[in-house]
Amino acid sequence: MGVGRRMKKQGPPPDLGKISANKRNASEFDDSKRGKKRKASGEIKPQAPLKKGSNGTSNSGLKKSTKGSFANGKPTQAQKGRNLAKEPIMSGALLDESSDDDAADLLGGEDDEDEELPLGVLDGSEGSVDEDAIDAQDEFLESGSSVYDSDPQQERARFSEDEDESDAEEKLTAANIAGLSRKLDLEQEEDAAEAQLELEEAALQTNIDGDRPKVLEDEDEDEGAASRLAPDLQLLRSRITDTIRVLDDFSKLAEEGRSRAEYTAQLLKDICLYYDYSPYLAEKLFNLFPPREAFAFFEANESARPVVIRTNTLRTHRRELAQSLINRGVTIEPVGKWSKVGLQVFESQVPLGATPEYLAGHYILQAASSFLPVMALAPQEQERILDMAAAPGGKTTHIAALMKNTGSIFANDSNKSRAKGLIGNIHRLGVKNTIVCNYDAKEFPRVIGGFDRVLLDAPCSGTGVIAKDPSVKTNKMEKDFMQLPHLQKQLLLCAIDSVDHTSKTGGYIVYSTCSVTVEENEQVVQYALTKRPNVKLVDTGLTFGVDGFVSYMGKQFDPKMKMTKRFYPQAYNVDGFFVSKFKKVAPSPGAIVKDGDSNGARNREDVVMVDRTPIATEDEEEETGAFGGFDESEDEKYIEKAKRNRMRRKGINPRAVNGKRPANGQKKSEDAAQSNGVKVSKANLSAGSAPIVKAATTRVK
Ligand SMILES: C[S@@+](CC[C@H](N)C(=O)[O-])C[C@H]1O[C@@H](n2cnc3c(N)ncnc32)[C@H](O)[C@@H]1O
Repeated sequence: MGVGRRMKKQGPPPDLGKISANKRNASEFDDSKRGKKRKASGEIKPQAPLKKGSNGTSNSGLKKSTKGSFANGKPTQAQKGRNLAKEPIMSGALLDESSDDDAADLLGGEDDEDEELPLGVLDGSEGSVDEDAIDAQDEFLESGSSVYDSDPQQERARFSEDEDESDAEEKLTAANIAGLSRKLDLEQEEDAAEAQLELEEAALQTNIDGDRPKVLEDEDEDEGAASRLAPDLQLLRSRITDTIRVLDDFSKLAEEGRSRAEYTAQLLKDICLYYDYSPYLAEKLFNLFPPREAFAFFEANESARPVVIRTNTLRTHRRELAQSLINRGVTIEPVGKWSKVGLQVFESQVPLGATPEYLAGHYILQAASSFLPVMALAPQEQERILDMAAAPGGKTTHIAALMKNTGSIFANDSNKSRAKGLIGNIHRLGVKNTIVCNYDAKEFPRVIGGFDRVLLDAPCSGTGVIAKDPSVKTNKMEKDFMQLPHLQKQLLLCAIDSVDHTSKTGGYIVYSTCSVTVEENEQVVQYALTKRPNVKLVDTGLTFGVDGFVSYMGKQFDPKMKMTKRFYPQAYNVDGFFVSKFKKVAPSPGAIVKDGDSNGARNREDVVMVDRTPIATEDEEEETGAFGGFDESEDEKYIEKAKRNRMRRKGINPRAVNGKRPANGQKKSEDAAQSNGVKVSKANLSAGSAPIVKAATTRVK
């Protein structure tokens, strides 16, 4: 069982005053002081607080990082799926850094023969629950922590912050937490002893002032010959750390006559080789941080984030859920003070994707960082919300829970098969206020507008979730960082235009991505600010995260860009994420002309979509299998019939028009809405009234 990132708490670092005495201090983690023993050990350890770098681009907020020693082997992909984080680390500790098989076990796969049931490194692909339980675990993570308060009193306090506790409940939780705490204490002691040993070793072979490591090749060295050999990964790693040390203290440690650029080029080359990144992406990501923090970022991408579940408060309370799972042999604790619904799973004797509680919709497996955009959105009861890119619905269902199933949510996704997963999650979690639709989100607000709040959790390159999907390292090309931002910009404008600026309770847009690149984040936000002067950036309300870039590599952004928030795996042990929040203060003039209506659609009868197709009774639904699938040919019949009925109601003879497409955009939207089974009644869109829709009456084609 290892001290890995899965054990490390997520979110803001703990108050230093509360960290127990055996926590390490910053100097203990300095790479430059690491001894040979660690290099040979094959261990991965929690990282240290990193120094803020000097390249002028740092906005890291990095408080702690992994110690980052790797084994003699190459990490992750190069080991054919064998993550270095999964190497055995310590005996007697709580968690084993597990293999992907272990992950599958957590989700309901075959039992692991290993007695020490490890946490899973779970595939984080966001997919359906009912059809494919694995996909439905939309985000799986791993972590570890040595910077971790094991005081049981505190653990109880965390549980009790938002929930009443009875004596019995307290005992249950305390028993779980006490066990966990003992293990963590033990682990911390071992860790501290080891760190001490390391310090002593480091002191022996310390870098004397003026000791300039030789990292750059001499000009006459045969570089070609070296590159033809398989890289010695241990040497590579030690050269990476040496180069970072030089870049940290360039005037003292650089070789005479060598430039910073030469060292940086060498470092990037080594990073590509060691971690298997394309040079293009490695450089893009490297440039986001000072060198030492960039290293921590690349390291953090080699181990999964912690497994986290979100309590579905439509069905249960966190305390009750925790107790049920504890009774099943799951070791869990609240994810951190920043969330009232998250539980971090440390160990499980049962597959988390197949427990009775899971099947009953008491929780969803969801990465901690995915809570953040919804927390920023802060949906209110009775509001109308649009979730523009919603599948598989982790955030939609969270929104529904915060709204206590009141008001209405339009959950849209352009990918039909992913939308199936969304429907599955909506059903399992007991969401009743949501309409699922299947449009290209660029169609909004023509489809429907006038929302109190819109969430755009945009399709992105996934550079924040490389730990989950290492293929990003090599498959994201320059063109992706042009095409994706282009789409994101279009979608964000549509999101803005879909909001009712006169909303009494809202008028907000949240734009988020699980990418850390500036192109997909600050640049998209800046574009929206320029094109839509009727919005302004507002505080996300999130209590942690690093401020967005106000300037980056010569580009200047709106000073309010610092209100946007970045989340990094190396800083908070969460997936890389970006969250921004806008308030719409005036209508979108251009959009009104262009789209017919983009604001306050609730008050404009002439633009609403009307579907008078009788809403099927539950029996009828059963007969027609209204929720059963996506049978195109079957749907076609109903769509055609509905079209004819609609025309007749308007006094048009359907045979006369005989399939001619209506000319105006509104009509087109109406048809589109209807063909996708979205049921929205006219009354639903009148001021203040909530649509009378049932999830069970909606259908995604
Ligand atoms: C980051 S995922 C959304 C995750 C989701 N918000 C959740 O929490 O479960 C992005 C989604 O955008 C969808 N998407 C991509 N392009 C789209 C478009 N033009 N319109 C609507 N959805 C789109 C993808 O199918 C994908 O499901």
